Amino acid sequence: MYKYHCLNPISEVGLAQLDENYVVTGNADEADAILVRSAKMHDMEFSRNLKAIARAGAGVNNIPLERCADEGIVVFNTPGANANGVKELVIAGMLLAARDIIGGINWVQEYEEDGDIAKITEKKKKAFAGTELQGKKLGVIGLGAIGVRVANVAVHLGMDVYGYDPYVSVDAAWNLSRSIHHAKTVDELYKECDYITIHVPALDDTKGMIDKNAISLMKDGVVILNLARDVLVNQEDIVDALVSGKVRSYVTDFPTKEIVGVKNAIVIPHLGASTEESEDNCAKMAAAELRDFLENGNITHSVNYPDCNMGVKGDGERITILHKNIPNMLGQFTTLLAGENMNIALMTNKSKKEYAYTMIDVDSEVSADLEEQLTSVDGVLKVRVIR
Ligand SMILES: NC(=O)c1ccc[n+]([C@@H]2O[C@H](COP(=O)([O-])OP(=O)(O)OC[C@H]3O[C@@H](n4cnc5c(N)ncnc54)[C@H](O)[C@@H]3O)[C@@H](O)[C@H]2O)c1
Ligand SMILES: O=C(O)[C@H](O)COP(=O)(O)O
Repeated sequence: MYKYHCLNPISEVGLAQLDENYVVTGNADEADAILVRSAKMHDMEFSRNLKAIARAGAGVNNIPLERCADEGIVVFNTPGANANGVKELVIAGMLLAARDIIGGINWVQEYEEDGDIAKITEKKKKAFAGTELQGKKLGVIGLGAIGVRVANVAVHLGMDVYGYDPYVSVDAAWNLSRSIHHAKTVDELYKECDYITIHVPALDDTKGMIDKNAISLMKDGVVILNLARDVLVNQEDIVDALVSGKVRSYVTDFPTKEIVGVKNAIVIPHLGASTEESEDNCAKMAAAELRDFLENGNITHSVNYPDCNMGVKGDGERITILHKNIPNMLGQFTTLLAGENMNIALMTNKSKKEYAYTMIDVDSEVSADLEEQLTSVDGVLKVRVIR
């Protein structure tokens, strides 16, 4: 029986995949796994029993990834599972910036004077007129799950699309419409585009990437969209640019104390992934990742350990070892197993940066003593025997 704890509400459709072998607990300290959306986990202490964290979503900047890796906790996310939801909100954001739809609707809503509203509308509407997206240049920074979808749909809206991503994956490149211009530098994209949308993770080298220097390279009256993370855009600099009119509109999914209430800031309360479909997709993928890890030891879509798969566990026992990626680990493991006269039926080892993972199927029972000896090897972070 495995116990899981939810730090945020997680779609029931996903949780339903955790069958009778799983039970929810309100106490994170006794959980084998945690499911989370955007709850901040940096200040949390983790119990030795915790084996995995599944982020039902894309961004993992709310989770202390390295500390988890050091404590032998595998962190998963759900790549692409909410990308369509975000794509659709980006298109909505561009339309809201292109025309004063919000101002117009508010005017109608707040209209209190007596008189013929239909007639007055026809006089008043020019105050809310705007422009069209067709024919405008859109720059997409980050061509991952969301960026590719946004770029492709913008082509269908008749926009001239520029994409920038120095680390673009082969899959993403295959999925990208051939009519998208490849911006070789981000500065080229800044100079060309009428609309700029960011779809990169919050990392040390992306935080604050849209600052006064970047904005100074952009066209006057540019529209910037940020449905990725608040920290990617320097908040003081974007407020200054909105006040001066250099930036015509800033559409963001992240309210901050600096941006709320600023004229021409369209601030959405983090709704990108808040659709039934995205919530279900993320929860289903997260639950499937957790089950495969807890029951078979397989790792898929981890952000702090290598992906590694040895298929469904058979009748025998499976030893899984999370460890540092340093020399002679496998030699030490196999020597310990040989010392117990154990036969290895199947073995695999994968590494990712400083961390590695070894899975070993054995033909006989793993003793508590062997488990203890494996745990004591210098560089081993967690040993688990799946029986
Ligand atoms: N508003 C929301 O509700 C919502 C929902 C999902 C994701 N997000 C945010 O959007 C981000 C992107 O999501 P995704 O699913 O597309 O992720 P993804 O991992 O599929 O794509 C990210 C892309 O950014 C690229 N990249 C990294 N550093 C870059 C840089 N310096 N310059 C240009 N490109 C760079 C990567 O190569 C990758 O292709 C997430 O990390 C998350 O922060 C927000
Ligand atoms: O990174 C993500 O997936 C999004 O920001 C969605 O976050 P949420 O699951 O809290 O809506």
